[in-house]
Amino acid sequence: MEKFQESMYKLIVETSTNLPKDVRRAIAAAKIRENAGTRAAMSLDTITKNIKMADDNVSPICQDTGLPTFKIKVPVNVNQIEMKKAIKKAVADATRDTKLRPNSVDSITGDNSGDNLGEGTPVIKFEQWENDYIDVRLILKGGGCENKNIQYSLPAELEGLGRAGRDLDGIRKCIMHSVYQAQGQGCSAGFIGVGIGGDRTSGYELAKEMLFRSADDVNPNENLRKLEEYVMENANKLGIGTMGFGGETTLLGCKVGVINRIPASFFVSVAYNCWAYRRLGVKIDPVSGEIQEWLYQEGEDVDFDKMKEEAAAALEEKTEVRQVTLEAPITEEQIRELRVGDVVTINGMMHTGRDAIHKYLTDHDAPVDLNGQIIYHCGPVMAKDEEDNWVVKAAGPTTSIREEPYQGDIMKKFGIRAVIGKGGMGKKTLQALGEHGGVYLNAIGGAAQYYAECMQKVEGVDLMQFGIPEAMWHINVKGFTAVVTMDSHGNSLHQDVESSSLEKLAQFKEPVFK
Ligand SMILES: O=C(O)C[C@H](O)C(=O)O
Ligand code: SF4
Repeated sequence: MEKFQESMYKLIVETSTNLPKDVRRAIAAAKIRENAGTRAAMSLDTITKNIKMADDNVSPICQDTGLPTFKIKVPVNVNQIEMKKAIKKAVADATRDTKLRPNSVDSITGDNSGDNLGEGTPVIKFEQWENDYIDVRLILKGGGCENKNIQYSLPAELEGLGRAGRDLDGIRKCIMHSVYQAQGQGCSAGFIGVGIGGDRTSGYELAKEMLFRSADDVNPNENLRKLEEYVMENANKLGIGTMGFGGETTLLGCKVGVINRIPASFFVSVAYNCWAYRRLGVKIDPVSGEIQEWLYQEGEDVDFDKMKEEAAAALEEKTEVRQVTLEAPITEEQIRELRVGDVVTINGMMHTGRDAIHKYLTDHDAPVDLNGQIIYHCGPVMAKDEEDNWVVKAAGPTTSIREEPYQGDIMKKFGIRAVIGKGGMGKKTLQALGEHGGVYLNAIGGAAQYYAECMQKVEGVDLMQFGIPEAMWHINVKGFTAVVTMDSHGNSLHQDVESSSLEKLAQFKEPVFK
């Protein structure tokens, strides 16, 4: 097993930087369904460009490389303790080499371990089997989509759908609801794994297990096959679309599994995964530890470059969006001119700030003058170059709604004019944008390479005690593009999509599976 650690390192790098073929095909199919020139089509264009860049740069597709989770099947005589040690070493090495973001945080103190190792991280699960090779699967599932997992206990009363009973039709309603409640916040279009039955733990385990199925397999269980097909056809009628911008594709895959339950419990557990569906697998030789075969790589590859040219040509024909360029410091007048739907290009300075910073700023001064400035909800992957300067390796937006309790107050307190993030924010922020003269810009979640390329220089960093993802980075950008989805006139695209999708959800109230 001399080569096992090296094999695990390769698996981690490949999983973080190279999206598997089955996932690429699902994204390509979604792209074909969207009409050129729409926000959904433009977002998918950025997504596919980003996938290609990550591959070329051997850098993370998304800056949130998640909670690395390994599922391993081993022949009986293999030493699992040694394997665990090798995996942990490979994880630390991949973190040092910026293929993984340091993501392991002490839950009480907030301290980042810096190498992705810590109590409970990474997750490594073994199972014995009677085959003569080792099967290792890895998933890097980020926090934004993990937060959109949901577990139902049947019978239940569901928004838009009414009663969901303890039967196949009740399960159908739960799955439809799970897609609705995620909106664009888990970086839709997404994939869902569903676990029917079990207890609260084994139900979620099964849901996550389903995410290891190939995106284009067919369920051998007839009832579940029908259910999967039904969900794929109908969830896309909810109109949530890529990043919740509205559009034809909301769901890229649905895989359902079932296990027994005890009489009193009936759980339906749903694991939501963003489009940046980073999961791979390898077959390993149990003597040398070398990779024998890569999994999820069968079938045709997708030429995103060719698709991009076609999309660009179609876009030239119909550019109806208003384009505005902004550079901080921004005035209130400039903000009041912006409307939902405008595409904003940013040059100059922006400052990152996510959970720790927002909490900190409520009762501390800002380390730099934020008047007229732009805050970017982002936890980047950073590296030092040979001259000891920081460089941005991956820097897509994080889910903004987590800052909802703080955002409006902080904008007013410091005079911040624009915040960039993803998934939108709520009523409190919308009201503050109106009162203060502020705007919310939605960037494309997961497009970490695409945005990192706009980041020309890291001018400085403050509050490093919160760790790399949570620190406040001061970055000079060029050509950073995002869409106005909440403006200072009370308009919110997120609110609109949420209410229209709820209306559409109600169309699925009547029983389908009797
Ligand atoms: O932590 C991040 O950078 C992003 C997170 O995965 C999210 O989707 O909000
Ligand atoms: S930012 Fe989006 S794409 Fe990245 S891990 Fe979070 S949910 Fe996934």
